[in-house]
Amino acid sequence: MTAEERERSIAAYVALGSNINDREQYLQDAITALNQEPGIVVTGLSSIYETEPVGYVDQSAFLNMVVQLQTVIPAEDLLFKLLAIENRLGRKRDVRWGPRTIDLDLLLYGDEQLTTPDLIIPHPQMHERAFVLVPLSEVLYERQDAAFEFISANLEKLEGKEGVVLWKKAQ
Ligand SMILES: Nc1ncnc2c1ncn2[C@@H]1O[C@H](COP(=O)(O)OP(=O)(O)OP(=O)(O)O)[C@@H](O)[C@H]1O
Ligand SMILES: Nc1nc2c(c(=O)[nH]1)N=C(CO)CN2
Repeated sequence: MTAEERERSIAAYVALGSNINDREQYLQDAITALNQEPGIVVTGLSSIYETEPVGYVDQSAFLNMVVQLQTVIPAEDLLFKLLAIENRLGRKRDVRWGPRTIDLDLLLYGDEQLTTPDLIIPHPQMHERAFVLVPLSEVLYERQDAAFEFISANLEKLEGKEGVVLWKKAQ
């Protein structure tokens, strides 16, 4: 991302969830894919949380986390990129709220409020989901200019490299 793009970029927050197979690997692959998209820089990561399934409970435990981005991509296009990454990582849509290799939800996009047929921001269920709010509050709390500069500079160096572990381990 150029300095000019960084200047006009918007902070967005994406929730990640996985409960099939190698859950950590899916989180890592999704973060790598996001960071490789032109117009997106990953600037913050929450810890990974293991969570009991909510809603449809007859399924395995999830790993959940939240990622902070700076992006110049408009919100609806960003959603389509998230859906494309889900598909690339093998996401199938059978059971509503059912098991998934990876789920990417757009939580916040700057301070925009938006309702279109495809996209509602802020994400309508985020307020009732501890598995979203706990990691989200963690990245929001950690957001400081110095850290932001540091993380984004380091992630830029990593851009394009695969298999780099980008997250902190769950305690
Ligand atoms: N903020 C948002 N983030 C992600 N998807 C959204 C958002 N607002 C609306 N949607 C729509 O929701 C649709 C269904 O998403 P998805 O298949 O991931 O649902 P789900 O994960 O089963 O349930 P949930 O939406 O409760 O997580 C998407 O195709 C998208 O158009
Ligand atoms: N713990 C947990 N439960 C869920 C999750 C999730 O990511 N974590 N996602 C769902 C569908 O969006 C339904 N239930």
